[in-house]
Amino acid sequence: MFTALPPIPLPAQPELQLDNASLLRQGKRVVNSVSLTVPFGAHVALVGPNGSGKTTLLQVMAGRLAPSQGRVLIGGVDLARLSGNQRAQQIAVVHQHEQVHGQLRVRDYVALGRTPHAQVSHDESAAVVSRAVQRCRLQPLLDRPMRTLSGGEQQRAAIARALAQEPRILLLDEPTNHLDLRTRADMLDLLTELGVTVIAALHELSLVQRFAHRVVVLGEGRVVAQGEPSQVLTQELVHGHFGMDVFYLPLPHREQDIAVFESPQTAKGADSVPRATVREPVAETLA
Ligand SMILES: Nc1ncnc2c1ncn2[C@@H]1O[C@H](COP(=O)(O)OP(=O)(O)OP(=O)(O)O)[C@@H](O)[C@H]1O
Repeated sequence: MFTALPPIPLPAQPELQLDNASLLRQGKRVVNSVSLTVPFGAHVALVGPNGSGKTTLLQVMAGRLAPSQGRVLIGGVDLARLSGNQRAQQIAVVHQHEQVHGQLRVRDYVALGRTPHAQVSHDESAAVVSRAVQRCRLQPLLDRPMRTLSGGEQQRAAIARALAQEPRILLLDEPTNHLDLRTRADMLDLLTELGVTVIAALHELSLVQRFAHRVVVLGEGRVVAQGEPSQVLTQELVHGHFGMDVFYLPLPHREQDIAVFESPQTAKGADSVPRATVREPVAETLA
């Protein structure tokens, strides 16, 4: 008779670690010798040009793609040793293109996040789902089939489903896609208030500072630089890696200068803007 193995004990606040992880796809190293340690509760932005490996690296972190070399560890345990259910109790993923479960009503879609927690009482699970729904402001949409939602509404539903999963580590691929400006700001604030590890691939560099303690810059599957956003997103790095210029501007109500990104042509006239400053701290560049 088949007996399920007992879950492997993990710390309540697990660290996520990539130990020299690589992934080959059709002979190409799309994740290349990545080593990262993400302490519990950190907010990390993954940035890089199109095709630099953000989505693939998230999939490797989630255990959906096994590294061809190296390891992914959660709380010191190799992700490959965890059952699918135990992994899903630890890690939730919001994909860039979530599969739309057309006929499913929003309430049932969000409740799918409880699947790995079948042992929890119905009432407790219902309370978790209800909190996720409220946080993502989905109450008016609960009885709507998923296929009738706008792109931004679907994105909010996908994030609510991931919150209902109560993960220790939340991985998001372009979570602000389709969101209007206000919803985007609210969503980033929500993600930073969850009290769990959040790792998000972001295209919009201007959102990095708002969201992340730490930014990891990818280029051709490698970590090009990582560290505190204002230290890493220097003029030299942004220009060299993204072909853009960065200006740090003071805002009266913010302690930190905010980063504004311009294409080099647009930025030509910026010398005449008196408050604009170009900071050039040295990036913490990894080999
Ligand atoms: N299934 C696959 N088979 C072969 N190559 C793939 C596959 N999926 C992705 N790739 C390649 O891996 C590289 C990294 O792709 P990935 O989607 O991870 O990049 P990304 O940084 O997320 O890109 P984007 O910003 O465009 O979303 C790209 O060169 C891509 O063409």
